[in-house]
Amino acid sequence: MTTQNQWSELNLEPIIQKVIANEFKFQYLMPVQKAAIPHFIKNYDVAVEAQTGSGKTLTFLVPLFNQFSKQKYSDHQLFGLVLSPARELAQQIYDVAKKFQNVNQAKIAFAIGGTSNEHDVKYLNEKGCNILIATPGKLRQLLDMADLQINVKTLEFLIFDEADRLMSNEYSDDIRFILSKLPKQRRTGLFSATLSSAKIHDLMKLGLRNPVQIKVNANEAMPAKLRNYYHIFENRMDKIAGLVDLIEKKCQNNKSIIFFNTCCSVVYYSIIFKQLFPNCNILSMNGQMAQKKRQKIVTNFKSTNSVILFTTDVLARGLDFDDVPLVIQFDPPQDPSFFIHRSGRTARQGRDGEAILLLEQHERGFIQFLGRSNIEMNQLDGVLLECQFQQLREKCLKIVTTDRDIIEKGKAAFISFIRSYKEHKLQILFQFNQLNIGKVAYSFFLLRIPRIKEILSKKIEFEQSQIDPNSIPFLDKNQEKQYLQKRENKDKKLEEKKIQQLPKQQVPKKQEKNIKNIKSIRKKVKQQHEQEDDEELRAEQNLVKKLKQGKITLQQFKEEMKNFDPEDLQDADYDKDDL
Ligand SMILES: Nc1ncnc2c1ncn2[C@@H]1O[C@H](COP(=O)(O)OP(=O)(O)OP(=O)(O)O)[C@@H](O)[C@H]1O
Repeated sequence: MTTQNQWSELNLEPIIQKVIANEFKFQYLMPVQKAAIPHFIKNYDVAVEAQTGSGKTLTFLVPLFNQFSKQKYSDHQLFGLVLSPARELAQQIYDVAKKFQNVNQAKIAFAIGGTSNEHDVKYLNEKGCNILIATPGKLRQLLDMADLQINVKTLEFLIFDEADRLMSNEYSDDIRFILSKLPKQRRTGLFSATLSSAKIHDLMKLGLRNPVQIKVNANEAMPAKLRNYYHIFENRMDKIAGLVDLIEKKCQNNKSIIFFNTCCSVVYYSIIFKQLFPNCNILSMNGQMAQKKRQKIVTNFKSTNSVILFTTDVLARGLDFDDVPLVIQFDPPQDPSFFIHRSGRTARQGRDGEAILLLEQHERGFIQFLGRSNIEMNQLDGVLLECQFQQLREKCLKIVTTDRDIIEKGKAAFISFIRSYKEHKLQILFQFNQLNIGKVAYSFFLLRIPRIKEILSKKIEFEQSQIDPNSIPFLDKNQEKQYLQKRENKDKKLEEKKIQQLPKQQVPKKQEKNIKNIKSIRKKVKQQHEQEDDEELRAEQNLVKKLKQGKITLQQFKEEMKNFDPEDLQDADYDKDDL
């Protein structure tokens, strides 16, 4: 919603007014633009909090280019730097910034993960760069490259978009490194829809000096036309059945985004739901996909009218989807500030929008929690249980048992769900011991519950399926071959190890006769397989934790991950909001 104030009322350079009128065709200012631009063009540092979709991108780009238009910079002198936590957001900001490229023939570039540093440095050196939009991990790597010929000491404008996210532990090493390379004398701006959680001394850590703090619509956390609903289910089995019902009722012939907390859930449930709804256009996107594929999916989603996107928090912040009427949060967010950002992918630019949060009975305290942050939640009308779970399970077991790959993906999704739940940032409201593990396993349509440490001591009500998962091959022949090979190698190694550990007199002569002994070895080997799988998954999860806590860099994380399953990682990329 714009104000009655026109862009022409701001004291901007004529060239900037021209870009606003010709490239954007905007006449009126949005409230945040009216409130913040006059301060930012006057040399003040600013910390700006304004709702999702309220026009913050131009609020920082206009003062940046306004100042740039007054100075003469050579191609290899950096003037402005915009940091964004997510790659797709960086690219989107770049697309907006490019509209200002005629301002003093600005050299504008973006740098995000997923491309080689050598390629990026070569590109920047050849083309030059005055304005750079970058993700912190990538920028840190580039600044560390000896042959980068961009002078960053000339920087005057530094913007942190989604600043509260960039201030979190996960980015602290990268940000500290980047700040150490930049001049202290500069203008700095922080922008987010959820900045109030950041403490003043954190702002100072980012190098702001007495920033002007601007909060637009302080009493309304959400855009005016965004209606927030919730529905509470008895357990997670009902919840997955409820999602089927919601998709049937609200997502067909519509454009919607469904958020999950882990990329394994996105991968797995999108396979299941694509088969449950063969006539729906279901896309899935997560941060472990190769960058080109991610970009393709976002473009595809933007340009399609009737489509459902399964995703994680990697797409929760900043992306400007202008026509998404519905957002569903299937998993409540791991970090409560993401609730606002996820919901904010709908109801942008004054449009109507609906955001639905799905909870289990024991999680209902989250509604009061949101209420305390001025977020009005209404109960969703109609009981979402028309799709009965047992019927759904039968259908889904048929899907799952067509391919061992789906079974493995379901297992991984269950394990990552359990582990992410255990690390919920609001553990007081999302209590792990309240989770009914058996019902969680049913909601992932598992045949067996994997033995993982987190649930070993728990009493679990779950009836194993009669179908042995080991009897189901991978549909993909190469995958099956690789799997059998890997298993065989592991078996061989383990048996050798076990036999070596036996008392000498039992090997090798008695080995053939001592069938009982061999059987017990096999049993132990089998147990060891399970234990090894568990240990591998645990070690992976520990790495994720270390990365999230900023104890290791993304590069170190990738290197370490290669020890687990190198062939799975050839095309993989990681994003901190999506692990
Ligand atoms: N003055 C204006 N008049 C009309 N539309 C505008 C104006 N300024 C920005 N917009 C449009 O509003 C939409 C939302 O803007 P933007 O993406 O900058 O929001 P945001 O505040 O950064 O949201 P988020 O917090 O979700 O990142 C964009 O499509 C943008 O083109």
